[in-house]
Order: sequence, then structure tokens, then C-alpha cells
Amino acid sequence: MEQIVSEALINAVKAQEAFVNESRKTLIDLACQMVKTLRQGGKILIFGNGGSAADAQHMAAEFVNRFLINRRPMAAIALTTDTSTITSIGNDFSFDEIFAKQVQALGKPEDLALGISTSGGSVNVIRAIEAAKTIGMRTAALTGGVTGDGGEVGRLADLTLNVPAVKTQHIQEVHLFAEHLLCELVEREIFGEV
Ligand SMILES: O=C(CO)[C@@H](O)[C@H](O)[C@H](O)[C@H](O)COP(=O)(O)O
Ligand SMILES: [Zn+2]
Repeated sequence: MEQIVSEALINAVKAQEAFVNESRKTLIDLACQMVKTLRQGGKILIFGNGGSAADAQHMAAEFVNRFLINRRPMAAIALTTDTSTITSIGNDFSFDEIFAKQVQALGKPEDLALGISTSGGSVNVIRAIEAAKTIGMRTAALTGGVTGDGGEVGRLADLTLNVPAVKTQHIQEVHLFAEHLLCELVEREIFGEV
């Protein structure tokens, strides 16, 4: 057990360090795109599977409610929460369409789609980014894997933050770090220094 704990710590720190070194500029670019979206009256649509579905909800809650300061709500929606919509699309069409159909229903050209996939290969995330691009939305992705390009999700999105790690758990840990940082950057930029 000792060894598992030590290895987990080393791998988690390594993943975080590699991400910050590689993605500092893209992280800031994405925060700027989010700021632009919100200032133009657009909204941020966030989606992913499993732990990334939880991330989508976590992030939307920070935007809508608060992160570091009490301020007016910012427009963000997680596409992972409406079980009626998700089960009807999954049941009548395909699980691959559960996010794409919601993007088609809710997305406007001034909005930003943020897909989260540790493998970069989840078809429902790929389809949703494709749907967002068809609408003319800004698109972004949080991905993982050592190929560097974030798989098909990463290649499709306009801006990709890829975590160069192998283990899903560490990719997810760094995703949460990036998500919180994005909330902080956007909140500070729109509402001033806090
Ligand atoms: O949280 C975890 C693993 O830590 C899982 O629930 C994981 O998110 C699920 O297997 C997802 O379906 C993986 O999808 P993706 O990140 O490859 O797009
Ligand atoms: Zn997990």
C-alpha cells in the first residue's frame, strides 16, 4: 500500500507539472474565449461521461453560482443532468447522440461548447463537438493521453487542453485543476481582481 500511495503521488504531481508546462498558453486562450462568449451574451455548454460528467456539473455550478466571489451569475449548462432527455435520446436514437442533440437544441453561434474526455475518443463527445461546429459555436476540449493531440476530440476542437498522462485518474485530477483555474481566470477577468 505504501508503494501505491507513493507512486500515485509522484504520477499525480508529474501529470500536473507536465500539463502546466505544455498548456499554460492554451489555458489562458480558453479563459479568454470563455470571457468573450459570456460578454457577448453567450453561454458555455459542458459535457462528458462518468467522472467527466461530474466535472461538467461541477464547473457549471461554479459559473452559475459563485467561485471565489459573490457576483452576478454566469451562463453555463451541463448537458449531463437531464435524465429524461438523456434516456429518451439514448433509448430512441443512440447513446452517441445524447450530447449532440442537446447542443442542436440549445446551442447558438455565440456559445462555447466544452467537451471533456480523458481518452479523447468518446463518440458522444465527438458528435457534440461536431454539432457545435456546424452551428458555428466556439469549441474546446479537455482531453488526455500521451499522443499529445487529445485523440479525435482534441483534434476536432478549436482549443484543446491535453493532459499528457496515461492513467485516467491522473488525467481527471488535472482536469479538475484546469477547470477550477478556468473559473478563476474568467471570474477575475469579468469581475475584477478578487
Ligand atoms: O471516473 C472514471 C474513472 O476514473 C470513469 O467513470 C470514467 O469517467 C468513465 O469510464 C468514462 O466513460 C470515460 O470516458 P472518457 O473520459 O474516455 O471520455
Ligand atoms: Zn473517477
